[in-house]
Amino acid sequence: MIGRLNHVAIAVPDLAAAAAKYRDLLGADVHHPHDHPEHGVTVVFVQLENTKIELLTPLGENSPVAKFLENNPSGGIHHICYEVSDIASSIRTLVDAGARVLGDGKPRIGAHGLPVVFLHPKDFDGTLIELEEVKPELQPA
Ligand SMILES: CC[C@@H](C(=O)O)C(=O)SCCNC(=O)CCNC(=O)[C@H](O)C(C)(C)COP(=O)(O)OP(=O)(O)OC[C@H]1O[C@@H](n2cnc3c(N)ncnc32)[C@H](O)[C@@H]1OP(=O)(O)O
Ligand SMILES: [Co+2]
Repeated sequence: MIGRLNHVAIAVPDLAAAAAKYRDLLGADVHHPHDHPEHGVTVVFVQLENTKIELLTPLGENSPVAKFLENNPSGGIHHICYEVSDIASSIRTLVDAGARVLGDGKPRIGAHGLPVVFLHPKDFDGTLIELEEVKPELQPA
């Protein structure tokens, strides 16, 4: 079912400071911040050769990342995003197997303008998983 690793997300208490470390200390290609109020986060993507790092900080009230940072004040790995080619089929398989698809169980539009869902970390060995639908014809070679 799963394809490429799309991104590893890291929750951070200070987005500008985290972005500066990736840019100035690690020499990475760091994108501009983008607000995603529908997800309760502000995001900076760090482009690596083979994948991306998504630096996340809370935006607005009831952000899932705010709760994570309350429990992990220094920040830390928040989720891992895998690509799937047919998210509806992936959801059916997971729900039939008893896995919890978070929210209302339906895909929402994620940071790349593509459908995403999240799977409960307690069903995946303590790791919050995001699935993003990427059609094979859109994948870079
Ligand atoms: C920018 C858009 C998008 C993209 O396209 O890339 C994004 O990435 S948005 C990212 C933010 N969105 C989300 O995280 C949505 C999905 N998350 C949730 O629905 C919730 O955060 C959650 C995972 C259901 C947790 O919420 P809640 O149950 O209210 O939190 P608790 O603090 O009570 O945690 C319960 C339990 O789960 C453990 N936990 C919580 N978060 C994580 C995590 N990120 N990774 C691993 N484990 C996590 C937490 O420690 C608790 O465990 P126990 O203490 O053992 O009970
Ligand atoms: Co993400």
